[in-house]
Amino acid sequence: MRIAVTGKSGQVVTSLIDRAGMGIEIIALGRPELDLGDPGSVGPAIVAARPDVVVSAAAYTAVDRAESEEEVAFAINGAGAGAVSAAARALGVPVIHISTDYVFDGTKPEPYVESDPVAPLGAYGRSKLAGERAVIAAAPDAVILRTAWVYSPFGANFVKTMLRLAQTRDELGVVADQIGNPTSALDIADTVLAIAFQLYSAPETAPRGIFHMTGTGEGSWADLAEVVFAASAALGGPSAQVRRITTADYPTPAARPANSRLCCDRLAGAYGLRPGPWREAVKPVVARLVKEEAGSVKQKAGAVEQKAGSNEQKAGAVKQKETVA
Ligand SMILES: NC(=O)C1=CN([C@@H]2O[C@H](COP(=O)(O)OP(=O)(O)OC[C@H]3O[C@@H](n4cnc5c(N)ncnc54)[C@H](O)[C@@H]3O)[C@@H](O)[C@H]2O)C=CC1
Repeated sequence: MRIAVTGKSGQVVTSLIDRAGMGIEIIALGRPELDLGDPGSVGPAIVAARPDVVVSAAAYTAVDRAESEEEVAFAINGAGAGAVSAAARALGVPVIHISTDYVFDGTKPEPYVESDPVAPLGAYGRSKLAGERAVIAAAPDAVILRTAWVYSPFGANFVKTMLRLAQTRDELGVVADQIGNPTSALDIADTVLAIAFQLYSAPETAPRGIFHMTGTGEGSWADLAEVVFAASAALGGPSAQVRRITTADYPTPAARPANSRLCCDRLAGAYGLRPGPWREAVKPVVARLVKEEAGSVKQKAGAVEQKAGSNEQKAGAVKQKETVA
């Protein structure tokens, strides 16, 4: 099975490459040959990839910057996503599109279900909602997966930021009044691969439409930070004390939903897929990041030693020169 995925370096695309097993080829398409901001580039790049399934994972994901670049966000997340689905439809292959909890305003007291009314709070959410609509308009049989609070060993994400900050700080203020479902991009990749296989092998019966897909269990950003630091400390990695703060203490250009929780029962019922508890899923990601950091510190130390060695060599050469002179 050949899966063309948009984006070359994002968390989800890298996780797909990481998780794809035997018999699955991931063709990662991104700039310059596929630029979502230039819809004319999308079709030819997807056709050239000769996919069996298309995964639309690339997006403009800078939530705060989108407030001042709404047009760019809309071009990429709205029209760009629509162009990806149109290309898949023209080829007659299924498309799986990734969307977000930020299509909701967070005022519902319970987890959101797929049919709840959407009301994004910010430009990023509005652009992703435009994307959902463009995807369905171009390919009514698309699968849309709304996910949330994505972290992974790759790219930029909250878990990596926490570990980086803990290298130099003993205490960190982290927002405790937004609740959501932290989701490993590795779990997203496993889910996408399982759905792609069903769409490919049983297109007549594979369920379509919008599905929520997150890690199981809920927590705040502060809870996530604490779980990260506990996992890291157990491995001798960086950790810090978490000071619980409120959204009001940490103003950002874009408003975020206070309740980001998504109910994932529809996906479990339709595809039999439900990722494990997020508190467990965090651990292997932290382990990978701590190991990588230790490796890169060692490498740096090795490089310094080598440099010192080469300085000594130089000194030796100078000495030799002096002696000869
Ligand atoms: N990161 C998160 O917390 C969440 C992400 N999502 C959605 O999940 C999907 C995957 O997100 P991540 O992997 O975390 O994103 P990411 O920010 O790690 O990667 C985004 C990818 O899109 C590519 N991209 C951006 N603009 C492009 C353009 N004009 N043309 C082609 N490629 C372009 C980037 O090069 C990168 O490869 C996105 O659709 C995002 O909206 C949904 C909920 C939460």
